[in-house]
Amino acid sequence: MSVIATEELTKRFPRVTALDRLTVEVPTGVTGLVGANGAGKSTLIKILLGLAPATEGRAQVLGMDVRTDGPAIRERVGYMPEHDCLPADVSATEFVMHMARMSGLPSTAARERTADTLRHVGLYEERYRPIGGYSTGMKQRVKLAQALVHDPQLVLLDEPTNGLDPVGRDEMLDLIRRVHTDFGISVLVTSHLLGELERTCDHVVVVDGGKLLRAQATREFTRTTGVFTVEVDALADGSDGTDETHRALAELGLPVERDGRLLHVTVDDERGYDLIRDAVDGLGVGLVRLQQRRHRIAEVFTKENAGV
Ligand SMILES: Nc1ncnc2c1ncn2[C@@H]1O[C@H](COP(=O)(O)OP(=O)(O)OP(=O)(O)O)[C@@H](O)[C@H]1O
Repeated sequence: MSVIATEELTKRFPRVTALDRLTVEVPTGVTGLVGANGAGKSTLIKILLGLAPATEGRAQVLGMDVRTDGPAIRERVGYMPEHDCLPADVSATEFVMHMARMSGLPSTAARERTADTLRHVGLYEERYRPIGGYSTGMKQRVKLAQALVHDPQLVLLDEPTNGLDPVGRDEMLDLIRRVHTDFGISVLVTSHLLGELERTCDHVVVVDGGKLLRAQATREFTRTTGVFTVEVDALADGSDGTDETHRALAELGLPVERDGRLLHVTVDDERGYDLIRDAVDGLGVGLVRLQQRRHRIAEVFTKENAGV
């Protein structure tokens, strides 16, 4: 089932087209929306929340039309904005509780949900201190907490790792993953960093200049290739063994490319390991490495973008 669906969605500002006939479906789970600065990510989020009108096209969130169902969408969707938007002089507890009340929770439920949510995002004693004294990582956690406090079905997170150091970034990505695994909430998370998405997201949507470049399951991006990397030990007589292995594999009719001591062998996925192991074993050389190569997302995009 898709949580978001857009059709020919277009947003034109006087001097720039921020979204250009974008047609995309976002399924349940964790989806990364990736694109360079200015690609149109924040504009898309604002349209999905019913906060800004599209110039043309249609969009649905949880089956509701963004043009007519803005309030109902915002009841069921949480939003974490990109920029710093927190009041400095109140505590995380006061702020998140206020947001819970704003979304219609009665005061006891709001208090309980606030405590649970702040604990979930990893804010403990410090939640009673004014937000103005928080680190960037703590502020990002408060922003995430206010997006989750009303128990939405879907959260839209705009650049949640912005400004975080590598450790903070990893912690935030783990937290985002757990929003889905622990609570079943679907997530659309924007980023301009491809590498972040590989382990966090089930799906990836790539936009560039307001246009859809690609939308796919992450495992499709990182699917295994039919290329195996082989490295062997030197032979007993001192020769390096790589030449012999190269020859033996080529005699089996396999395309082999040599790269120093490494051999890259292209072979059908299922037979690859057995064929190569048997060939090496027949030569009496020791196998140091036999590895199937995987695509990395960045590698796929680099190749694609080179052709754009
Ligand atoms: N209110 C506005 N008026 C005019 N142009 C705008 C407005 N909002 C966004 N734009 C332009 O639309 C384009 C897309 O902006 P958007 O903020 O959606 O990109 P983004 O992918 O979210 O990038 P970033 O990560 O930098 O926020 C940019 O060229 C931006 O300058």
